[in-house]
Amino acid sequence: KSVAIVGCPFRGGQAKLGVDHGPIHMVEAGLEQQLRDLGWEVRFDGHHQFEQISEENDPPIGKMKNPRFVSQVCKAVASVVSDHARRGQLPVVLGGDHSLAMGTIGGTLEVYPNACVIWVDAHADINTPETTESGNIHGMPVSFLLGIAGNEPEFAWVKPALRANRLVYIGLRDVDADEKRILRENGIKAFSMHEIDRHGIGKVVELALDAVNPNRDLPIHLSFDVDALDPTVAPSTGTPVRGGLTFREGHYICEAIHETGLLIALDLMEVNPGLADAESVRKTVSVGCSLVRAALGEALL
Ligand SMILES: N[C@](CCCC[B-](O)(O)O)(CCN1CCC(O)CC1)C(=O)O
Ligand SMILES: [Mn+2]
Ligand SMILES: [Mn+2]
Ligand SMILES: [Mn+2]
Repeated sequence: KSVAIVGCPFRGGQAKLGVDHGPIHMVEAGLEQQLRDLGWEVRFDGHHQFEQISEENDPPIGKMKNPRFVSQVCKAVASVVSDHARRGQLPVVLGGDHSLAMGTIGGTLEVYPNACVIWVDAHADINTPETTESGNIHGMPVSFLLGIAGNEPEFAWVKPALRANRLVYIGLRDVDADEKRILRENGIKAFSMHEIDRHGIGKVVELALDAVNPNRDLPIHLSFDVDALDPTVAPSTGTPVRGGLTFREGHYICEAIHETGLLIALDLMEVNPGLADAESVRKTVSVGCSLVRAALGEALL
């Protein structure tokens, strides 16, 4: 039972400074030892600096901002993640913005082609280069993974390896009009905050697993954007949206996924320590570490 912590100090998928410092704050909060205390063997090869990838001369492609930077970093992340997965290690990717999921999920699907993805987020991150309003690629990774992003030569390396019936969302509450259309057109299962209020988080997680993992026999990649949590719970993040998950609801999702025994990869994304006062940053980082521990087996009793 070994975990590989993959620190990805990357902010190219969006415009706010600081999200590239997320990984260092999580590691400095003691995540490595916390996971060892849970009985995991933990590998941490240091934060990936992507030093060989330049940010220079990277003009927009269409509306996409920093396209070459994002593409090359995600490609590097995909190979790091697939290498760890191939060795039977569980990659715990610390972001960094959510565009990195093109790399993390791309990497796990290479090793576990039948994996399902549970995407916990206030946002669907399924804009295409055409439908995006912001041009921020952290709002687009899912369209690339599904192969519905159109033909973008720079991203030709992203295999359309994710099937729509292997993806499910929990926590949605800020979905763009075009994204709503894309979700409907592709029949993608999504449990918004409305469903969570109606059914309760326990039932929603069951329904989500029923949708993508009916026999509970498929590997699970959990991609957790901390902005799924209510901003009072995780304030230090780039795109906060009111009316989010309580700490308990976020933590329960992670506990329940651990209980399946099927988790093969975890992303903890969009912690931005540069956006709030020290106490709010500490709180956000601490919540992030707690979610990782829960997904890796920390039990309350
Ligand atoms: N859908 C958004 C947000 C993406 C968030 C990415 B994350 O990884 O954090 O989940 C939002 C675009 N939206 C456009 C209209 C505006 O009024 C509000 C923002 C976009 O930029 O595409
Ligand atoms: Mn910092
Ligand atoms: Mn996201
Ligand atoms: Mn989000």
